[in-house]
Amino acid sequence: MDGDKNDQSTVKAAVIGGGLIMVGALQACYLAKRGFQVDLYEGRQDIRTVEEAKGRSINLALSVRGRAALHHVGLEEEITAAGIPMRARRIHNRAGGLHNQPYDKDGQAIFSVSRRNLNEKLLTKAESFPNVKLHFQHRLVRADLDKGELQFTTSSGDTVTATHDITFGADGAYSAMRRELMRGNRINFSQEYIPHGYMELKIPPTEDGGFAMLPNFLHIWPRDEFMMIALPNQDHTFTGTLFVPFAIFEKVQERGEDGVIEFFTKNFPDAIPLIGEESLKNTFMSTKALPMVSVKCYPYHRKDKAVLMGDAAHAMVPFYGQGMNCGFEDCVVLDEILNKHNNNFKTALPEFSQVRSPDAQAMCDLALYNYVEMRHLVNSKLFMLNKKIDDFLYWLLPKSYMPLYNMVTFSRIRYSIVISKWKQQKKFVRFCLISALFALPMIAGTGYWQRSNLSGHRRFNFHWRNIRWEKIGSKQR
Ligand SMILES: Cc1cc2nc3c(=O)[nH]c(=O)nc-3n(C[C@H](O)[C@H](O)[C@H](O)COP(=O)(O)OP(=O)(O)OC[C@H]3O[C@@H](n4cnc5c(N)ncnc54)[C@H](O)[C@@H]3O)c2cc1C
Ligand SMILES: Cc1cnn(-c2ccc(OCc3ccccc3)c(C(=O)O)c2)c1-c1ccc(Cl)c(F)c1
Repeated sequence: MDGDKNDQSTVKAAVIGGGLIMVGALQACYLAKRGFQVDLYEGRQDIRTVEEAKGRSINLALSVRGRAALHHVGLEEEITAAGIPMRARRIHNRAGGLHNQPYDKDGQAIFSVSRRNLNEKLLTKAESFPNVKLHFQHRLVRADLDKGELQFTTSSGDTVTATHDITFGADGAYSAMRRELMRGNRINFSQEYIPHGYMELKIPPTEDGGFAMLPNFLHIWPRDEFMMIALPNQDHTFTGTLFVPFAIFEKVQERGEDGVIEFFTKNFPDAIPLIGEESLKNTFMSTKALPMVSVKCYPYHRKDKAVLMGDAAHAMVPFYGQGMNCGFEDCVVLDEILNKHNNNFKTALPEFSQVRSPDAQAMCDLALYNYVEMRHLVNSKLFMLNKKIDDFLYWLLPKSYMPLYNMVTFSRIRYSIVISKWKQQKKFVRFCLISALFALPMIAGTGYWQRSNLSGHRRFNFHWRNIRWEKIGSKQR
């Protein structure tokens, strides 16, 4: 089907999934801007009408890639204004010490945004287009993609069928669209569950209603095989996310409330007063840790009839805070390709699969790499040393060295190029270190020889600059 520029208003597009998060809702906006007739089908209720959206993280880190996608539909300023900028990481060490490090020498920030607020704004934006229709509590159960026939079950248990020229599957990591796409097509698919689970813990405001910790930071508690992070919310709370192997979650829960306190006293002592002992025990004992899965598939499309986006195409573990940013960037990449192909899906969709999958898969791999890497930084000093080396090289060689995290988070360099640049940089750093190791003895030898001829001896002291820790027990966390 050639949706060429002239008759695009007759193109009927279906988007599956646009609730809990927003790749589908955002894609509906992109298609509406192209003039297509868009039907957005979401299995859940309209999040704008329900009190509390269950599951998934309450807030997320929005960075450059996601912001660029939102900018295209005029939502970047509104969303970032409602978010909280996190300009630095704040590392909490086991003894309660704290260490800050800015993310970017130019003060760029990642934004802690409310999942609900983001979703509400995107659904309202999509609804504002006259050529978009939202259908909630429509769960896709079957699809004949060659005919464009989609079958949904509704909240009343009825079956509804709809026919569309093209279907965009943004229905998440456990995608029904991907299942239907794989039926009778040669689609490569892999998924990997990691042994860790995650649990959210709320850090309430202080008694006077302020933030319990400094707000403009991404708070990180790196603890070898455990990790915890906390992102600020507009209501002066923080949403903490605890990452622990399921086996240990279960062991601690088996030990009951005392086991919870023992675990936190040993690993995250400063978090106990922040969360509150009672709330910590209640949440930990009443919450089931949730799984994290990495999903890859290829290709993402079926002829000119269907294409996957977001987690449906490439779910990743959340150790880089890029899943949503990557899904949002899918919308930008597909939009650019549709422009290039003048809305001709027959040629545009294969190019989207070909261009986007190496980048999305690179990000899936980086997120898994981070998951492993962060656990090997057995303590916070090592975590910070790693970052200080990165920052020093970035300061020394700004044109040729950019830390991996900055390339991922503060640039739109294709993820696959980020990996190749990172590998080149690592080789360069290794070369410099080895050269320095060889040169050092010669420099030292020469220096010693010179000094041995100097009147009097000045000791040449070389101090590793100790990582400065704020005084333990300082008021603000
Ligand atoms: C703990 C955690 C922390 C995270 N933190 C970050 C972060 O800081 N930054 C970041 O960028 N990303 C983060 N992510 C990743 C991010 O949540 C996902 O990448 C993002 O939600 C993917 O959006 P999506 O629209 O592709 O899929 P989803 O968010 O899964 O949305 C899919 C939608 O489709 C609907 N649906 C599913 N099946 C059907 C069906 N059969 N019919 C109709 N509708 C259906 C669902 O109800 C849902 O509304 C995090 C993830 C986790 C688990
Ligand atoms: C939600 C979100 C947004 N960004 N990041 C993030 C991720 C990784 C980072 O460094 C990894 C590294 C540090 C040191 C060496 C290698 C890698 C940093 C950083 O540099 O501050 C920030 C996260 C996040 C998500 C989950 C966990 Cl568990 C976590 F800790 C942070």
